[in-house]
Amino acid sequence: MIEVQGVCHAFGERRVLDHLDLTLTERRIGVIGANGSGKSTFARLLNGLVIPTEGRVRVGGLDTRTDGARVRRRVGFVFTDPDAQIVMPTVAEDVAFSLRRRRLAKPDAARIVAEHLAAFGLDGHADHPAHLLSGGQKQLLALCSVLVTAPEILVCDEPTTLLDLRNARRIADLLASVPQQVVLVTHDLDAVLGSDRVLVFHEGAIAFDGEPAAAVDHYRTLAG
Ligand SMILES: Nc1ncnc2c1ncn2[C@@H]1O[C@H](COP(=O)(O)OP(=O)(O)OP(=O)(O)O)[C@@H](O)[C@H]1O
Repeated sequence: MIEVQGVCHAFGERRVLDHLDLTLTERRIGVIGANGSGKSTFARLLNGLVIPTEGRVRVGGLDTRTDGARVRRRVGFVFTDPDAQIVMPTVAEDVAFSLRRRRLAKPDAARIVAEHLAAFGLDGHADHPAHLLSGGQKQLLALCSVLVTAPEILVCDEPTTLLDLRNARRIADLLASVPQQVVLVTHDLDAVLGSDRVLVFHEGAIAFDGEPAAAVDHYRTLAG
């Protein structure tokens, strides 16, 4: 469960989130809204990458302000830009690096890495230099490297921006099927239609919170 209580956030003088009060228990949560409306800042609050200037965020009872490291172990975060999170030279090494905390025997780690690469269609690229992957393949790798850690919650900030139709569908299907609670920030309105709940951000506040189809209609009305 994610609890956002009395949250405001400002960068310097500029207030970008305004009095958010939310309890998120649903499995699939979509977040939509105009550029600059505060979606990414909101997403970053959920794993303590951003600490609110007012109010608090708790994940499974842990406060992001005081328990950031534990929160980040529970909340996997997928950035829009995969280069921000790919850290190892080859594709398989990058996925294996995410598993290091589990101190698995080498064959077990190799098996889990191979299974995950196959699920993401990256099995043919295991030994390729990660920086030579296409933008879309990098995005798949970034998501794969987060999911292999089996977080309890997955926060994805526009994870399909660089993907072609086939890979965007692959990711959408995957996000729909994973057992984790998923918070998906996206400009792809079709991608939120299967959500249990959709938040529409407008100028740092929640303009609508509810059913996906009604949320998309609301956003379209706001956009004019
Ligand atoms: N680190 C930062 N320092 C200063 N201002 C920031 C910072 N990060 C975001 N902002 C500002 O906060 C506001 C909200 O940005 P945010 O990235 O949360 O919006 P968004 O809804 O995710 O936008 P987009 O759809 O374009 O990704 C913007 O005006 C942005 O310029």
